[in-house]
Amino acid sequence: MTPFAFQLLARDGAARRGRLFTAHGTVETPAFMPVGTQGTVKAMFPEDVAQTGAEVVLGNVYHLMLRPTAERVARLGGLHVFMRWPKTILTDSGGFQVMSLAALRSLTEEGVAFRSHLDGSRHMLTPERSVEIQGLLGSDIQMQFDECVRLPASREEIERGMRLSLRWAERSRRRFEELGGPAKGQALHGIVQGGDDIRLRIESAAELARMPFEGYSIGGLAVGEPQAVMLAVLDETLPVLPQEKQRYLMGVGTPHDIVESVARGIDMFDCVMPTRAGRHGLAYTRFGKINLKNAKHADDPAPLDPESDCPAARDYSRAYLHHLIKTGEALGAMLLTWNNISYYQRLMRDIRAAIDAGTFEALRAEMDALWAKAA
Ligand SMILES: CNc1nc2c(CC[C@H]3O[C@@H](OC)[C@H](OC)[C@@H]3O)c3nc(N)[nH]c(=O)c3cc2[nH]1
Repeated sequence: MTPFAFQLLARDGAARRGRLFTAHGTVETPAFMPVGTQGTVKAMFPEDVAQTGAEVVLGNVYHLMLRPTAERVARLGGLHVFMRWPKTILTDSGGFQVMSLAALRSLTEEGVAFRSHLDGSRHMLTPERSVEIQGLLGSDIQMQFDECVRLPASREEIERGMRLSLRWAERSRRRFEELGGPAKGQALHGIVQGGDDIRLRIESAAELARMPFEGYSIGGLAVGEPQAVMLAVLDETLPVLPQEKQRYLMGVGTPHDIVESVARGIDMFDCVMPTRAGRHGLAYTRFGKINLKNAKHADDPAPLDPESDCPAARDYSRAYLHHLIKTGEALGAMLLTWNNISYYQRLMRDIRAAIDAGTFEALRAEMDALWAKAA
């Protein structure tokens, strides 16, 4: 089995160009990872997701443990086989969903006991169980079980959650190694917490940096805080993490968030924005965001972007897309999701090329002009 590895290939300021090596192929970074929470990137065929240039998709412990259960996915050959995605899969540990979706939760040192939001059945997630589930799914890049404290929160609450997550990091790591994750070429990330408290953020990152994680995620952000707060946390946290390991900013973000975070040293992103917005008629393009619900598109024969290499952007008129969205036709969600994922992958390709060419600051200025106000 090829071991997991991350290679730092080039830098342009604090922006990094890298490459991940996993058991299911390589991943060029900075990378955007489409969200496939329940074993599907909603409204897209896996072949089309791959055609956009995406090399990693996300799965989620919370959803998949409830339906169809991790044991059933394992019996059917694991998540790669189940969803017909041959490339890399990153799974989230459930630490976020269990606090936002589950009913009747009780959080203790052991873990989180909760009732399913679907049928009220009782479940328990612990660091050990979350890592076992990610192993059953066959995930290439796994997340520790953590607690994401919602902002705004008191310093006591933020500190409690951050220290609990550090203890859960150790237990997640121990279980990952007992299950032979490293020998299977799998990676486990420690997740930095600490809310918007810089001292706690630095302490969390420093403690995790002492543990043998293959990579690190920045959690507890993109939970409603202003972009300036998120970026300030990155400014203080990223220098504390090992340079030679990949950094994943969870749940981020808009094109502007992504460029500003790459500028500070983030390598990987995930966000429901392009897929969710697509289902609601919003198209991301090189010209900005276009709302296809707007009647002004009703007679427009032009496609979203005639120069795009994505059929959804190049071959269908805005009039037709407007019609599909207005009538609630499934094809509307499919085409706009395909367009949006393609746009995000095109943005990541441009970012990687700019870092390679040493022209990242010029791209950053261009994206700032286009996206800063359209947050
Ligand atoms: C959006 N902002 C945001 N997302 C976040 C997620 C992923 C949500 C997970 O939910 C699904 O998307 C809705 C995805 O699951 C495939 C994602 O991994 C987080 N996950 C963990 N474990 N810890 C965090 O501190 C955390 C913070 C977040 N902030």
